[in-house]
Amino acid sequence: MLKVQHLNFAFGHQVILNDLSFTLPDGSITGLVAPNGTGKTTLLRCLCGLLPSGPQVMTLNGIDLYQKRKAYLGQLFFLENSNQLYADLTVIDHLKCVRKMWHSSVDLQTTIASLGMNGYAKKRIRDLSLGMKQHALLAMYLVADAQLMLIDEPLNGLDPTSIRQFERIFAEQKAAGKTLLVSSHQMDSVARVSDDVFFLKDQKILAEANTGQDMMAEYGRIFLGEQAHA
Ligand SMILES: Nc1ncnc2c1ncn2[C@@H]1O[C@H](COP(=O)(O)OP(=O)(O)OP(=O)(O)O)[C@@H](O)[C@H]1O
Repeated sequence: MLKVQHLNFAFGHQVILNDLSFTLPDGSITGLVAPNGTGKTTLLRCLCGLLPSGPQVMTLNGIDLYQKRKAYLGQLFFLENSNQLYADLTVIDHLKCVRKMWHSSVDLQTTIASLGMNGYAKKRIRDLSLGMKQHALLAMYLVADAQLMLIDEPLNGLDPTSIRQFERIFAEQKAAGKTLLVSSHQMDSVARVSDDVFFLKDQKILAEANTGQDMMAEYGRIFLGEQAHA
């Protein structure tokens, strides 16, 4: 379980996150939704210590980020986007590296097959399309096998078949007890996979349980000031 208490973050005078407190239980998927430039990526960076938050703000399974940084970070995986992959290395090079660093026993070939990546697992990243790189990135999450998966806009550039494939994999990870925080602009997909949705607005989180409501209408109501239809 990730527990966050009184998280604040600002870039200089620009406050991005104001006194956020929340928990993410094991075996759950939380959607993270907000317009461009609101602070979704900033929040994800804070949760893994890439941006400073201060002591006694975040614990992962009872381990404090600031007191036991290595033990905290060993329980999560976050790679912001496919631009951070090494262009000259192959997909399988990346997977081998993650498997070693996260002390994982996940089988690489099974992961590659589950994502339909057999045809390009030995290709260099520079020779892949955006969607293929997104698959490689998700494969790294699966190989890391970490408790907490912080995933930033994983559906960008994906075709509808791949979106369904990713959603199925998210559901499998949840069923295996993993904790997923997934930012996305695809409200239909957020509605399909999330248990709860965090709408980030005015530096705060508005948390909503997903009870089958129209998430696009919720987005319109929260961010665009649209009235709900009867
Ligand atoms: N390194 C930085 N220095 C200063 N300001 C930054 C920095 N990184 C981001 N910001 C600002 O923080 C705000 C939030 O950015 P962030 O990338 O977290 O938004 P986001 O919600 O992930 O957006 P998007 O949906 O476009 O990816 C923006 O106003 C951005 O300009």
